[in-house]
Amino acid sequence: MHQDFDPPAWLPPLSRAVQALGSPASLSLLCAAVWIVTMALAQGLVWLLLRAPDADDRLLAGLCASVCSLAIALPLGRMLVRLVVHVEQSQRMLTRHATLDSMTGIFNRRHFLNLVEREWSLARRYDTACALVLIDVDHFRKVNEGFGHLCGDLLLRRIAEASAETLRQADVLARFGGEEFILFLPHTDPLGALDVAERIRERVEALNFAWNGRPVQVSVSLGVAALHAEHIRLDQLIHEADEALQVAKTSGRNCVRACAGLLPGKPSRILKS
Ligand SMILES: Nc1nc2c(ncn2[C@@H]2O[C@H](COP(=O)(O)OP(=O)(O)OP(=O)(O)O)[C@@H](O)[C@H]2O)c(=O)[nH]1
Repeated sequence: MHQDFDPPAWLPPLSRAVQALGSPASLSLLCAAVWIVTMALAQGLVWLLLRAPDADDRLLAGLCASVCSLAIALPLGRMLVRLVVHVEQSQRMLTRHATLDSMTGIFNRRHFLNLVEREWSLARRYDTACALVLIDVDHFRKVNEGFGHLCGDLLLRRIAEASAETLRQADVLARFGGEEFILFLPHTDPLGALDVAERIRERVEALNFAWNGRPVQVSVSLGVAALHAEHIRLDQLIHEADEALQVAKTSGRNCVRACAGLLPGKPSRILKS
């Protein structure tokens, strides 16, 4: 099961500071500053030691200062570049953890809700169609018990891939928890959403999934709901999709069901029985 992850509060400001320091302009400035300070120190030392240095002494001091400044500035610059690379990698990794489900590689529940809350408010404000699909693997417990959890995990990945393949760029697919996936379809009317759900069902059914050479029976049940005038919160839409999903489960599984009232005149559309 994935876990949501919060990056530590200090990382973003540190990352910004290191990135600013690590830019080519800042690095050049830093090296120039180190060079000037080392040069001044070396010249000062020569004046102090020799009282009245001649031109050769000053030239020698300048050379020493240049060598010293290079010896300091180069490792410093290299260290800084390494720090920048390290912080950038950590930042990328944390972003991955915060937004993706580690097992399937699709969005996690929290990121889904963050993304979709915005889409949902826009759809409500501008009165555009949008729909939501809940996808639940059938008899998944039996897969785990019969073939083991590694098989179950791989199957979840395959189902996520198969579902994602059918989608448009703007659609948002996520692992909602356990063996359940959630799909938000912006600018999609109820009929369109039912078609997408049916395509996913067909793809999963045709997966031909096998474990150690043994075929594993795979199917999903899907519940579909769409935005309507009475919706105030996103969880109402999710609740309606969940009700439709329960109908799909009790109708024998491996089927798509629409929530009541999705298609006027049809309490529940059955795509496959
Ligand atoms: N391998 C694996 N199994 C998981 C994961 N998350 C949840 N499960 C299992 O999924 C199973 C869900 O079982 P149930 O809720 O009974 O559902 P089901 O067996 O699919 O039955 P129906 O949904 O009614 O068709 C449980 O055995 C969980 O342990 C996971 O990340 N990996």
